[in-house]
Amino acid sequence: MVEIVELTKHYASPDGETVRAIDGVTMSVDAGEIIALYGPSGSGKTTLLNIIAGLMRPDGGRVAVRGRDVTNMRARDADVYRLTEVGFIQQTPEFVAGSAIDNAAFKLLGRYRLPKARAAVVDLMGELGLGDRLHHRPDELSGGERQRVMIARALAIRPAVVLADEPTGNLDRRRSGEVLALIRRLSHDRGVATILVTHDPLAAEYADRVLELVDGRVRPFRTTASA
Ligand SMILES: Nc1ncnc2c1ncn2[C@@H]1O[C@H](COP(=O)(O)OP(=O)(O)OP(=O)(O)O)[C@@H](O)[C@H]1O
Repeated sequence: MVEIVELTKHYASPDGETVRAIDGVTMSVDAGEIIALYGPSGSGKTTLLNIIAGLMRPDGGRVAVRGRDVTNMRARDADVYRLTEVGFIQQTPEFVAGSAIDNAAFKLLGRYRLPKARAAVVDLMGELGLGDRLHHRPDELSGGERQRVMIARALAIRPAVVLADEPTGNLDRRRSGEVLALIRRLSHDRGVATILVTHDPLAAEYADRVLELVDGRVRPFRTTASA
């Protein structure tokens, strides 16, 4: 589903040095697979997600999603790609004015009018345990519920890929486990390739594979406990 081949992205730092943020990353994520990607601060995780999202062009290599290279698109095609193929789950949800269901349906407004977009997310919100929260405003929801609204928004478009950036960063351990379990189940059920960038040790328990980004390269994650 997602094929990343020999990807590189270098930055020029203010002191004239070259920062090899991404330095030859090759990896793939299958449909229905969930990958946890660890890496210290500054290891290039955000850069990698931005390139997969078509928000930034790499210096070399390619990323194919459903067989199509997404690193070289025109701006308009990149916008459509993000609207139709990429689900985003961030640490801090970003809401638009309206209720939980309006927010879950938001990306579907590119395809449907509001009533149809709302109708299309009702079952999904039920699966996410939000069936009795459809008409609450986001500020009337708990942190875990807010994050589940963002999961609904990400998955409602039936994306090829979900990019989750610290989705449990603001949640306690129990809520984190609930959110990770939901991302896992829905990604599997819907055949979505999910990349979960995180510092949360709990994420490894819910991932099919655990990788780490070190010095701009991806390798299997080795815990200190097993070293
Ligand atoms: N626009 C830029 N210009 C120069 N250097 C940059 C730029 N953006 C990022 N970098 C550098 O590239 C490296 C990777 O940054 P990136 O934001 O991808 O890391 P990260 O793993 O997401 O970090 P964090 O976990 O702290 O968010 C860092 O050394 C950063 O300082």
